[in-house]
Amino acid sequence: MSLKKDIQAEIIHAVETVQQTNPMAGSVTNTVTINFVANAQLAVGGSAAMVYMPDEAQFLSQAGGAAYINMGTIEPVYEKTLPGMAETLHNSAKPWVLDPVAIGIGELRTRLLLAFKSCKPSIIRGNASEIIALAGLWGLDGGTKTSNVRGVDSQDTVSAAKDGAVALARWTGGAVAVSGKQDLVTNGSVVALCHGGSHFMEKITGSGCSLGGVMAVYATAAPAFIAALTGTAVYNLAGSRAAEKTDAPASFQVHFLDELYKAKPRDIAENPFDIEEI
Ligand SMILES: Nc1ncnc2c1ncn2[C@@H]1O[C@H](COP(=O)(O)OP(=O)(O)O)[C@@H](O)[C@H]1O
Ligand SMILES: Cc1ncsc1CCOP(=O)(O)O
Ligand SMILES: [Mg+2]
Repeated sequence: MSLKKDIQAEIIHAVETVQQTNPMAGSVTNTVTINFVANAQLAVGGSAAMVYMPDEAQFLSQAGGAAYINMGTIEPVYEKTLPGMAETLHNSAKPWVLDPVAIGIGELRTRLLLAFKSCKPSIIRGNASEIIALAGLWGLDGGTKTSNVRGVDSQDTVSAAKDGAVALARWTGGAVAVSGKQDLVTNGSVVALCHGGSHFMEKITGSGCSLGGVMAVYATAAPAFIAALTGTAVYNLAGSRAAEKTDAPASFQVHFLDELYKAKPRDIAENPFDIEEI
């Protein structure tokens, strides 16, 4: 079988396993989009739980099949919650997803993101500006500490983040997913370019955050690269289908959740992507 066919078979397996087993992936995530993250995790067949406190994060790290840390809005308590959570996940070889939202804003977020370097997130998911900035913060090739980060929305192209994404994946030994009009997913030796989605995904808040939460759900059932690809594929498929049903963002969000729920394993695996071995 070709590499692409192998990957598609693994995507189908990941989707079916999640739909059949309702796995839990706990999250510490931002207060802007927390509800959408949970709804997206439920729509693909997972179980969601969101916490803030250190002992709660430790509990979820052990109870879940994977976990999600999203840095969008941080609280002083996160200084205690997040390093311990990331260490527990790393030390117990539990898959975890990092979304470095708003990297570059404030001293605490920078310090926390630096501390995650040694905890090697299984999947790093971000838009192009965030991936370039994280590679820079961690001193890896392809990043720059002065990427074009302005807030939470990307100011860079996905192709500009390719070197940083590959360097991050080689550092962690996991996968990196860069979102945008096309999405780039890499494990450091294979780069997938994934197509689909809709411009409306830029007009609703939380499409990126919820994608990270969904990748954590798939990471309970598949290796990091497959989990990242599966999340990316179901988002591109559901986004394209939802956009056929509406011409405005609020109803797009509703249709999008419905299409996440309705997406079939084979259709997700067959959503278009190109593979490059590097
Ligand atoms: N212009 C676009 N066309 C199609 N899909 C898009 C577009 N912009 C973003 N997406 C999709 O929206 C989701 C979130 O990506 P993005 O908006 O880059 O993340 P973030 O919200 O973190 O900035 C991904 O599934 C991505 O494929
Ligand atoms: C607007 C905003 N501000 C802090 S976190 C956040 C949500 C970002 O969501 P996403 O990265 O999925 O667009
Ligand atoms: Mg984001």
